Amino acid sequence: MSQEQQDIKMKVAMAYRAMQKLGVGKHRVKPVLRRILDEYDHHWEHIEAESYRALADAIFEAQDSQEGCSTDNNNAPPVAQGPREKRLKLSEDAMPSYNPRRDGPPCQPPLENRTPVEKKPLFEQSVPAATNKPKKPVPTLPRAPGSSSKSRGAETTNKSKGEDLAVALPCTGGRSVVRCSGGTSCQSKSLISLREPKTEPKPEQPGFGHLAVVHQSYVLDSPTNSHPNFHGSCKGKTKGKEKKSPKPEDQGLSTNLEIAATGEVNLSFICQNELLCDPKFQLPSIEAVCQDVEERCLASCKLLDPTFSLLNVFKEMCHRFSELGYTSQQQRRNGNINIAPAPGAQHLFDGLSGSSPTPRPHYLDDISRGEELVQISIASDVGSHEEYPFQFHYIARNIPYQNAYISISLARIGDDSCCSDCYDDCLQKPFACACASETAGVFAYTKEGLLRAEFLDACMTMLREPKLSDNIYCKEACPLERVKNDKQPEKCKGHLMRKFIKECWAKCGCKRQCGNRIVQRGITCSLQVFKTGEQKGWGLRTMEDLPKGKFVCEYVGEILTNIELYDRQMGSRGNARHTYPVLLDADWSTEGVLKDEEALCLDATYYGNVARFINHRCFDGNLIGIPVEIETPDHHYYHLAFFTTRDVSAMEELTWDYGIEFDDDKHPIKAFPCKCGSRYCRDRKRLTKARSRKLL
Ligand SMILES: C[S@@+](CC[C@H](N)C(=O)[O-])C[C@H]1O[C@@H](n2cnc3c(N)ncnc32)[C@H](O)[C@@H]1O
Repeated sequence: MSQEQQDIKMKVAMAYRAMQKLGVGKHRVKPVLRRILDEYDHHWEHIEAESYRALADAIFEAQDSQEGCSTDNNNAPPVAQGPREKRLKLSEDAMPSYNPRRDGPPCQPPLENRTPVEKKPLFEQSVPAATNKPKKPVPTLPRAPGSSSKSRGAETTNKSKGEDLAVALPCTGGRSVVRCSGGTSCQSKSLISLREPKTEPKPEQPGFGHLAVVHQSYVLDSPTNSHPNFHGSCKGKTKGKEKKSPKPEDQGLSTNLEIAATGEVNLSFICQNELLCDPKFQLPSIEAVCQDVEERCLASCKLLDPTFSLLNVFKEMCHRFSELGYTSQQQRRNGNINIAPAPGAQHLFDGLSGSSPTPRPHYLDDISRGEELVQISIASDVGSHEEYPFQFHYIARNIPYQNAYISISLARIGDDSCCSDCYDDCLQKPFACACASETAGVFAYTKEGLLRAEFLDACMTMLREPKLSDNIYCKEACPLERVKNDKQPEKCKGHLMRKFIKECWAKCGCKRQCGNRIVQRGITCSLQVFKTGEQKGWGLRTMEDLPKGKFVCEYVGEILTNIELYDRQMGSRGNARHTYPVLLDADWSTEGVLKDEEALCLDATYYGNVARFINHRCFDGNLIGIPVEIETPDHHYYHLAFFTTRDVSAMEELTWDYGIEFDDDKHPIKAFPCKCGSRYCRDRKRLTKARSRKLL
């Protein structure tokens, strides 16, 4: 045997040994080694470089193509687990291999001519570096459909079968692939490194598998080219097919991302610019990006916008990706980030933004998720492509958002505001107790649990046919006007005086079943959310006949100061559908001069109960909202309870008059074109338009 032959034998043996350490048997190394020796024209130095990185890559790629890009580890050969885990290790401390056939011409000098400075960032993609970090709590916030359960699952468990995190970065003439694969070995906590177990395929609700960040500098002429995680182009620098950016303005320095998908589990990010080729750009690890996004969410999202979508999370991740790359230089690229689903991947985004159809959620039987005594269902006759109204968080009781001042204390409830001497049921007593004082010594409720007809009629008359004297005016600057112009507030336009119900409460001696505790006991009738089909969106209907004066539900939402509401309205995105907030102004003038933190309202847009689905009807709605005092005699905070204004039949839509002045253009809350159908509809603009259309 010649010296040369002996040398080669030794090299082959060392290659086998190196691969054996990675758990790859000789029989798998042999054919691949043969092939790449040919590819490298028997230049062993390329094969031996970086602890046989090129060989290992080629073996794993061959394995990948054998597996047909399957991420299902059940289908993988038994030996696959070892090498996959080891591959991660390899990626941490190996340099990228440069394969001229596979990678095409370099956009920078070939590996051997490059300085270590150029290469180093590529190997800072060490996924496991973050594996020991304590797990951060993930906000349980209203989410876009399809993202919620999956996101939560992935955030809280890293042991889900086959959870993968892959970062593939072809750049500077080489390609670095860092993968964290094989399920249990991966402890990465990525918002989007998600996958549903293959045992439960749900094509209409696709899960998310690999997260791959691929620099789109090359179209790789390798078998992996067929994999969505590995495609891209570098204009004029590759032999490969050039891939056009979606928009001309997004070319150049901007970061364009494209999310592609195949099969049911893969998502890829493809950076289309030269970011990664910039030596100033220090590639952040995907773990760092994920953690940064998570921290930002946690820091900013005391309350998460229900229009929150995974797509936006992706966008944010891309921003963070480019920004973290410049942390040392505090530099940042100009340009927009564009995320576009690749052809065939649109289905992955369905339901992730407000406009797309959403998958059917689990709680159709009860949107209150058990918060109410009764179940509140969503009509099952809704088509599968309909958007479900679940982008809010169901709460059964009002909760202050931030600055609202509500003082609830036993000391505040005076003897004249409770009936501590009562017992059992106040309505059964021959004489009304102190708790009837608000309603002129007669309880507002009947023994049958309905609103007393006289009281109800008086409330309705005040609302429907208000006299001038029913309006009360703030003595000093009206909180509403102060919000609009604090320096020179206009004169108070008046607030309709409202009759209050006062219920017994904690300081009273009666029992919880006392007849003067209706609203606080919550919803008792059978209600359903349904699609109105009258351009009003969703609505609420009763599933049972309701007598006049029956308590239906309370308007529950976040308690906001008017300033908070105003800020929220101003800051809200145009496409966000807002529920109509309720001003708690029933007693503003008698309350004296209200501080800003005492001028309150309820907003059920993000947090609310079933009342957020009740549509408006001018004048003759079958519900009326009546202020109810329960925990505090301070009338700047109270409950707004809905009672039927007449007998209502099962399946009838429930409506109430929001009190909107449709021609008040200055009102901070913009009115919608009313489709209430009432003959007393106040939306004159729309009616006039409709009439003129008819005349044409
Ligand atoms: C409290 S929400 C009611 C539930 C809402 N329809 C939904 O789909 O979520 C109020 C919003 O519903 C719509 N809406 C309510 N009453 C309406 C009416 N009479 N005509 C047109 N749109 C109405 C408006 O978009 C309004 O901002």
